Amino acid sequence: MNGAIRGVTRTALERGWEVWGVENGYEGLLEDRRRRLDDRSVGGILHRGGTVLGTARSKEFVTPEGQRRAAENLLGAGIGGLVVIGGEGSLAGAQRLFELGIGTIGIPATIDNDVPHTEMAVGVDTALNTALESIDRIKDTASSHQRAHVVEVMGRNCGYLALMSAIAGGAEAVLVPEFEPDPEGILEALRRSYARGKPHFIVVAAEGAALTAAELHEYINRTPGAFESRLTVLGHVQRGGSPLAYDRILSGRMGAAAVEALVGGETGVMIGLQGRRMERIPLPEVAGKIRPLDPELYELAQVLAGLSASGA
Ligand SMILES: Nc1ncnc2c1ncn2[C@@H]1O[C@H](COP(=O)(O)OP(=O)(O)O)[C@@H](O)[C@H]1O
Ligand SMILES: O=P(O)(O)OC[C@H]1O[C@](O)(COP(=O)(O)O)[C@@H](O)[C@@H]1O
Ligand SMILES: [Mg+2]
Repeated sequence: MNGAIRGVTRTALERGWEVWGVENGYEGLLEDRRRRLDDRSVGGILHRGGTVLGTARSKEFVTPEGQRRAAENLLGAGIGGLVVIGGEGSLAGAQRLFELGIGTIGIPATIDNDVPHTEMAVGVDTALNTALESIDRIKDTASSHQRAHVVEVMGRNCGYLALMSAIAGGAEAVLVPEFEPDPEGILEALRRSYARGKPHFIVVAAEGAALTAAELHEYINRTPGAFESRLTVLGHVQRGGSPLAYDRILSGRMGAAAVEALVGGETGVMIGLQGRRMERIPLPEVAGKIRPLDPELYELAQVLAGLSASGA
């Protein structure tokens, strides 16, 4: 997100605008906590994870009264445009503020990559690579010990990180909240894997999968004559660390595109990456909306695991 803050700030300063950074997301709008950003205040932040402005999940902002107060604070301070960086919840808030007369632009940022109308959100690529690096490391020890490993990645409601890290990490199975789990099918694949002399069995499970990583891990350990299982929960390591090149470039481009939309007077939109272009998507099309997981990629993950009965 720091790349987006920097992109917005530098582009707006170049346009001769005054820039303020709101601290702690919508909490900061309610408390009117802002700091003036100049060219140097966004120096040295591009390679840093998280956000230098802070963030929060604000219950108060979700109420109409909270939204009204946030809008009044902005209008009272003479602020003419607002860039909101966040996921579907943040974008829903951005739409409410737009309805209250604030010229608002959204930038999609969430490791879940579940915002519609943008191929990628800020933070996804870095989080995915962090999960992948851990899965690769776990695979090394799994192969050496001839074990099963169940690895839980983030995604309370969304299986994107699990599915993509499973495909990229060559996992034998994947569990996501969007599709019904098939524990018997996984055990069948585990036995087949063991019988064929595979040295490991890796399962990637999203945090919000109906069959949890811990449950599957215990289930495997109760299965006689196959791999023994170990469980790893990756957790919030996936939401920090130095952003990779893709995220730095994406966030800078989106930050600049957000300011260009503001300059052109086109507000109430989110910047979305479509192909090579930054498009402007009306906020109602993305606010509080979720992009479903691609079932073809889910199928692909199973095929690439090479463990179907006919794939021997
Ligand atoms: N439907 C909504 N209307 C207005 N504000 C919302 C709504 N949903 C979430 N928000 C605000 O946006 C914040 C961020 O949303 P959240 O879903 O937690 O993260 P993200 O935007 O990254 O998905 C919430 O803490 C809340 O203050
Ligand atoms: O850190 P918290 O508030 O427990 O939230 C964890 C959840 O946030 C996510 O990282 C998504 O975060 P955002 O909604 O901020 O994009 C999910 O993958 C995860 O389930
Ligand atoms: Mg979200």
